[in-house]
Amino acid sequence: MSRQEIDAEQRYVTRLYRRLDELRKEEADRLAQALSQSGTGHQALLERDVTAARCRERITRLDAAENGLCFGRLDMADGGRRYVGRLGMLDEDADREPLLIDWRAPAARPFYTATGISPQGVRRRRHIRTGGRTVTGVQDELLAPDAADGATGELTGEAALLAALDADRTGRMADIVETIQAEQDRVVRAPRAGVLVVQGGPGTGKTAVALHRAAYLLYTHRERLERSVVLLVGPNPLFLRYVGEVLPSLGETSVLPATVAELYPGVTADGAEPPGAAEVKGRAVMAEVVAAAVRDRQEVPDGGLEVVHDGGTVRLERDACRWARDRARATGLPHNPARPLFVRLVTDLLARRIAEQVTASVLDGLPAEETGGPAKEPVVLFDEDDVEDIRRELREDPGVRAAIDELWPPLTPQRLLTDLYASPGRLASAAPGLTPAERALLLRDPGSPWTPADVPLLDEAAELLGEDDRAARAAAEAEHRRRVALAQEALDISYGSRSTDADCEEEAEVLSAHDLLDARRLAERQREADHRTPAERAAADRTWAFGHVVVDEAQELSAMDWRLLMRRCPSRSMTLVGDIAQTGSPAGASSWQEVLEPYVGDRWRLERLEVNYRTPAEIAEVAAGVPAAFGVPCDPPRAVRSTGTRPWRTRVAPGDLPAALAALAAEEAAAVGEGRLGVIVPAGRLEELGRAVAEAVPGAETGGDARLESPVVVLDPARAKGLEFDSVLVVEPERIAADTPRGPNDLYVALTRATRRLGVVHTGGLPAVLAGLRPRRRDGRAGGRRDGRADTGAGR
Ligand SMILES: Nc1ncnc2c1ncn2[C@@H]1O[C@H](COP(=O)(O)OP(=O)(O)OP(=O)(O)O)[C@@H](O)[C@H]1O
Repeated sequence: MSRQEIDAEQRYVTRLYRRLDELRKEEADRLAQALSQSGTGHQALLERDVTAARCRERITRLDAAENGLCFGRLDMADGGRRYVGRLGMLDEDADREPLLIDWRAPAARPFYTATGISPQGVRRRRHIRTGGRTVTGVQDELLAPDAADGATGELTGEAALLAALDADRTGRMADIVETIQAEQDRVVRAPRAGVLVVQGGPGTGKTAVALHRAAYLLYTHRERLERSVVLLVGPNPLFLRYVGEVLPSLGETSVLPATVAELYPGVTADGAEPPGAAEVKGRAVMAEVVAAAVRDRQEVPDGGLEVVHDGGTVRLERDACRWARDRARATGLPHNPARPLFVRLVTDLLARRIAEQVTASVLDGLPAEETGGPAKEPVVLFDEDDVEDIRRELREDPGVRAAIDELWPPLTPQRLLTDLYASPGRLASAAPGLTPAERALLLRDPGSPWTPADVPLLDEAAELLGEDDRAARAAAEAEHRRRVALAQEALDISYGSRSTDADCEEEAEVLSAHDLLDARRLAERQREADHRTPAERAAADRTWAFGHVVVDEAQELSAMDWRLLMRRCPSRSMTLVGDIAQTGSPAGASSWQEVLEPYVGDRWRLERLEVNYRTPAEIAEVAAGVPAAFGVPCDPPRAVRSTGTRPWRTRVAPGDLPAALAALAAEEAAAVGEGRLGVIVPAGRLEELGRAVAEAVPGAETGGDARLESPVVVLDPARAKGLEFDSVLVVEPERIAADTPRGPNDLYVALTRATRRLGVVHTGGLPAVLAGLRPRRRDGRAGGRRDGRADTGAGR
């Protein structure tokens, strides 16, 4: 590209940055002005907060656009020209003509989808590379069908794409806004409504697409989604950290990233449990188990209810207790809100029973002619007021309250599950469909930490138990009355200190608070504003209805996880991305239809991604054999590039594994230079092998708390899900495949994490599909380029 072309682009890009700076300054001024507003009323404070929040959001978006502000240009066949970048900007000096088009705007779409065969009015597509604010290069594609050097292949902006794929990994996922491919763009811009499933093999860009779709939806439906928030669900905190910078780098903050385990506010579910227990807890039948556990707490004792009150014993027989329970259940209310009715009915029955007993005993002591008879009215010793007095006494009697609580106790979800897990009897009653061995997996001591698989059960219980919020409402009302009283006091003081000097007309003219406000309004104005962002409020609210839910690695979720997520998204506006062939969790999905059927029937759309951008052909070919060898249905994606570096294997003596692995890790870390190395080991050997590697490679880290920016990270397959590294060492593949019922999928995941180089280290046997790997040469080389960089253009 000629120097003049680059200079011309530099002039334009400089102008864009000038405009960006102006917009930033305008927004900063607007923010300063909003914050300096002197109004003190509730309304004024609210308006100030809203304006300030909007300004901050816009400043965040402007700041996020700093890197790679403009990355493309479309020259249209009609002579028009469009610059495409991270946000839209208008030219204030030229009739608000677009200076830069946001990548998400419809006018930018041909940048991603125009081809030689379908040029969409585009003559030339130009990729503009920048470093900071400096243009460092441009690449053109001509889109006329007959153009030599034209864009007739399936890739858009091929050179820019391959450069991005071949770059060193940093431990954090980057956005792909400059090189989104046509098949991905179709998913990114799909309509918001309904459930969209994106199925694609490893490395097809599902995560990238899901995140860019969230950014697209926030841009297109900003008003609605910024208020209601987009929920982004990932399989574990490590993964969420890995992808955590993508949306902020696109200027989007109204997103709540969370694992399902984090979606029950107030509970930290970081306990561990055997995979078998998690699998049982994830089954759909657990919804019935929780419901049965709640019903079991609404008891009708065989012998009825017996209470001691005021020195005497009162009994309610079984039928009376059942009648009260059935009446309370018939309200259709959840357990806790229905409880007051049950308590009232039982108290009432008890009060009447006492009245009857007292009457009977009094009558027993009277002569027969005074106790009524066929010709006389029955003797009535208690009128309704007397019965009400007894009811009140019963309510105030702690012994009676405790006895009624036994029959229908106030319950929190935590209490319900703790009691259930602690009692073989309760479990047998609530879960007759589970085998004794499965029930035994659920048994545990009270006080044990909550696990991720408990969270959907707690959520289920919360729905069925509900909250008796009378106390909370009463407290809120009392607080309001307290504020009004305080406000009244303030107004009285203001009134008391008013000017009483009849001669001082000027002062008498001045209006004081007491002239303008009554106490109720003043109290209202002083109410504390909620300064949390919508995402923060959503995080703290179990009943929040998200505007859109994106689920990554969706195949990992259990049936119970899905019930929780569907509750969080009543609109069913969802994007679910995953790969059935990568399901690792024993409770995870085997078919999308099975997962979605209970919620949307067959009203969901499927998109497939078929190009593998991550793993080069040499690695993809080896990995693709794994699902097939283990009978897992799979349609492996086509690798987009080839590096010429073939994966290798090496066998070491069992006792030498830690030391040998440490040495290999050190060599691989050196081979990838500034890139990253992932070492994926069987879960049971994580600590031991992680320690060995850390001793040999400075900065190496292990497990779920590892910093992904570290040069070397040692992980088990479950934690490696969704991540990628320049080079990967897979250790003991046979054991990984055998470790869990879905071990073969775990092995498939492990083998597909590398962008450049793959080595397999084993002590014993090797799955047959890996037996054909080239042995590692003594000099550490396995053929091909040492660094594993792509031979651009090959392998397609
Ligand atoms: N259009 C693109 N331009 C540049 N890089 C891309 C593009 N599409 C995908 N990639 C890169 O390919 C790699 C794989 O993408 P991603 O992690 O989204 O795949 P995935 O389908 O979620 O994989 P897996 O299922 O294995 O976790 C990432 O580094 C991503 O940035």
